[in-house]
Amino acid sequence: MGYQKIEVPAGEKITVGANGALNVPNNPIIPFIEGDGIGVDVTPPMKAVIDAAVDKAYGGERKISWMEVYAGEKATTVYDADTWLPEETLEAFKDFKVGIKGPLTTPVGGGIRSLNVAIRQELDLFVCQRPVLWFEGVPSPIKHPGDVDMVIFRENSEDIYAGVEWKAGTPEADKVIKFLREEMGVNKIRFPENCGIGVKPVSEEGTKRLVRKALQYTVDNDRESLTLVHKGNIMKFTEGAFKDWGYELAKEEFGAELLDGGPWMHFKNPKTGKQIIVKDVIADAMLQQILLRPADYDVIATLNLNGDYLSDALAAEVGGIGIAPGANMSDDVGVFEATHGTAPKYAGQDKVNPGSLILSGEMMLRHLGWIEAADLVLNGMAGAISSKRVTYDFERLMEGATLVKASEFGQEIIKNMG
Ligand SMILES: NC(=O)C1=CN([C@@H]2O[C@H](COP(=O)(O)OP(=O)(O)OC[C@H]3O[C@@H](n4cnc5c(N)ncnc54)[C@H](OP(=O)(O)O)[C@@H]3O)[C@@H](O)[C@H]2O)C=CC1
Ligand SMILES: O=C(O)CCC(=O)C(=O)O
Ligand SMILES: [Mg+2]
Repeated sequence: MGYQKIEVPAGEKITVGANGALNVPNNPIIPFIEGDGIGVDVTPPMKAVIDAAVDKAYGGERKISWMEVYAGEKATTVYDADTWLPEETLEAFKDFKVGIKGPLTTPVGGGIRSLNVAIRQELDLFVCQRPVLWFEGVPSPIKHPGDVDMVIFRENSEDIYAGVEWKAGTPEADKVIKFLREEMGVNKIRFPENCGIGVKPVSEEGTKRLVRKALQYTVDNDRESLTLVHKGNIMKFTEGAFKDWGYELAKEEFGAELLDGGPWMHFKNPKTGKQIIVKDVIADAMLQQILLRPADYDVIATLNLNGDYLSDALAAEVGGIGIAPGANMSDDVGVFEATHGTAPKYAGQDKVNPGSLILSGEMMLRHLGWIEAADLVLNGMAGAISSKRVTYDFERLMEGATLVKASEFGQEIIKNMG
């Protein structure tokens, strides 16, 4: 296949048909990145649980062929010291269509830009889908965690994550500031000398393709509402435009009409006949709403930064980022990944919760159409939690719980698949 370091195992490629549907062979090759930090702790249990679920569901007829691809610190040892994200890793995800990754480190301030963001941008994985659902028995800081059942659709390619920014004191930053002051009439940069500057791109096309996916999900999954979360009162032409384009798309493509004179809208789900509400909430208010009135929110479509904040905040309501899964998707490629990062202080201790990556694997199985195996993973997770044999993050908050290692929690899930 012409890869330099990637070894392609026996198995077959997943392909995408003309209608956009996946053709999944019984023995698909799935690329995975182990990940930095706690990647070594969470990736092996994820593979073990997914393999066990597939085996149990299909009695050996189906099996994933895992293919390791490299990024982050491991890539610098497999390739060379300067290679953090090899081109062939991106090629493999493009070629094999469905993959999964552990977390990758991003230094704050100087150094390399986020490899996680780079993978999303290079592959144009414009949807970051993060479901947030409570499992019975999981410790939560809120009174009714069972009311939390939301799915975040985070725009994954634009906003400040596009990385259009310049460092204070550089000729580039000075040039942009000079342009803004002298040619654009901007007189509100408080300290123009030695000032870092960033630009936040938000486009109609980028917004609409995200909101389209979120609304289609709302329809397909019989959900009640879609909430556009934005900070449009302050950033009118980026966040405000996101809201306006979101409503516009609901009207143009889903036939939504104003509800009680607007701005909220509604339309009938063509599949169920039930009403779907399309509404909007300003981002800071939303962070309060998800704590006080989580039952009012269902599917959420939001910009990149808001989605990043909301993901971790919502995860905290249902047990933390140790069990918060996610998927990065384009129209044909999906790269599944945990919401959490590399948690360096726990790296290599077999201690952290592998649940986030395991549930990302569950999303991946569902994406493949391997529903029976995905359901077994959910059963296993629910059973492991109710047996109260859990990793440190749950154990420290659960009464009467027994502390287990990351690898042991994976085994508990397998035992409890039913
Ligand atoms: N997609 C990705 O790959 C992401 C990468 N990152 C990167 O990861 C690095 C570290 O970031 P940081 O801000 O510390 O965020 P992390 O998500 O890595 O960790 C923050 C805290 O979350 C808890 N936590 C994280 N993962 C788990 C888990 N699996 N089980 C239980 N608890 C968990 C721990 O809390 P406690 O201390 O309370 O035990 C941990 O200290 C940075 O370089 C960052 O850029 C960050 C987010 C996403
Ligand atoms: O890439 C990173 O370092 C952070 C990304 C992140 O926090 C996220 O995607 O939720
Ligand atoms: Mg984050």
